[in-house]
Amino acid sequence: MNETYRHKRVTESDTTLNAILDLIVEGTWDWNGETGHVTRSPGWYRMLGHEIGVFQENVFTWENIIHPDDYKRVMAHFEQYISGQSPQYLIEYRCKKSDGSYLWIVDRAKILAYKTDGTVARMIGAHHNIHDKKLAEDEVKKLNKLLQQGNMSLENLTKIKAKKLQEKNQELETKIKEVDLLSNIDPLTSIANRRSFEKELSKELLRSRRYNHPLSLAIFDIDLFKNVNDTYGHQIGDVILQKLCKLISDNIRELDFFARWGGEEFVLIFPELAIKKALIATDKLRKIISQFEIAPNLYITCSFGVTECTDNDSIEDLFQRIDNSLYQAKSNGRNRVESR
Ligand SMILES: Nc1nc2c(ncn2[C@@H]2O[C@H](COP(=O)(O)OP(=O)(O)OP(=O)(O)O)[C@@H](O)[C@H]2O)c(=O)[nH]1
Repeated sequence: MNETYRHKRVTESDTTLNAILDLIVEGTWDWNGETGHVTRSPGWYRMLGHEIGVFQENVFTWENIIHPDDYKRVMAHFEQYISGQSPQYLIEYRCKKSDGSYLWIVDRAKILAYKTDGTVARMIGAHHNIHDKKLAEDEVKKLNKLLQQGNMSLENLTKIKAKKLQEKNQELETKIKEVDLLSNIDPLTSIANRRSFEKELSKELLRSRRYNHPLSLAIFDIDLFKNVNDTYGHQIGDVILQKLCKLISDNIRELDFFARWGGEEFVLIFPELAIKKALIATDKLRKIISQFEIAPNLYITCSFGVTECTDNDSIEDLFQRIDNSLYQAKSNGRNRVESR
């Protein structure tokens, strides 16, 4: 071991040791287990803000300055060390300063000699000021806690927001479906509108061509509806349109597609029907309408134009043919079905 000093006389050693103890900031203590005397270095007094040598030189001085909340823990550790249960004496606690505040210190000590009965004869220790480090640690702990809480609440917030967003998305989806539905439905009669009919016709045309299945199309128009409006009023006219739509809807097949073309004109798609059967279907409808008492003592008739789609037909071709047929039905006396 390197030796810093090699004093020849004890007095020289004492001088060196005392000078060092006087210079170092932290305090040392030296407990004589035989007499109960405790020697404390000037640094010990300075560290706690006291005048040097102001206290009695016994263990009670030390016990009196330990923070009440730390006292039990310190005593237990001290007992464990001097009884041999703990291999070292090393503990952090608070000591009271001259101004009444407490200073965090770390206390390290070593037994230097035992009495013949095995109890401690001499023990030397040092109190080291760790106040700033301890405060910084506490601050970090506090910050970590806040950070954790912050993270947790951020996580919760994110969950709540995600749930709300999901709900909003669902609402939006429902609204989109509603709007989509409304945009395909005629508001007065609640049957499909022209837009929806055009989509359906394109789809059915493709299907009939792909599978080489027949497809027919019809248009019909209320005969002399102007007279009805003029006689009974527009509101009754509206009710008649609604009742007519219900009557038609109740008397066509599920596969058939029924829509309002506009005004008092309606269109029908008959998938799987060639012209012959389409004529039978439309004539059946014509009869049903003419026999139906649509308002008290009021009967109406309709004229129909029918055509069967061919492979080369454009939508315009089809409409030209059914329009012509309808015109024909009107000019041939109304309440008729004509075809081309
Ligand atoms: N109440 C009501 N009437 C409508 C509606 N749409 C169209 N009309 C009426 O339907 C009538 C159509 O008259 P016209 O085009 O002269 O035909 P029409 O009187 O039915 O005679 P023909 O078609 O030649 O048999 C007009 O009076 C329109 O006001 C509607 O939504 N409600």
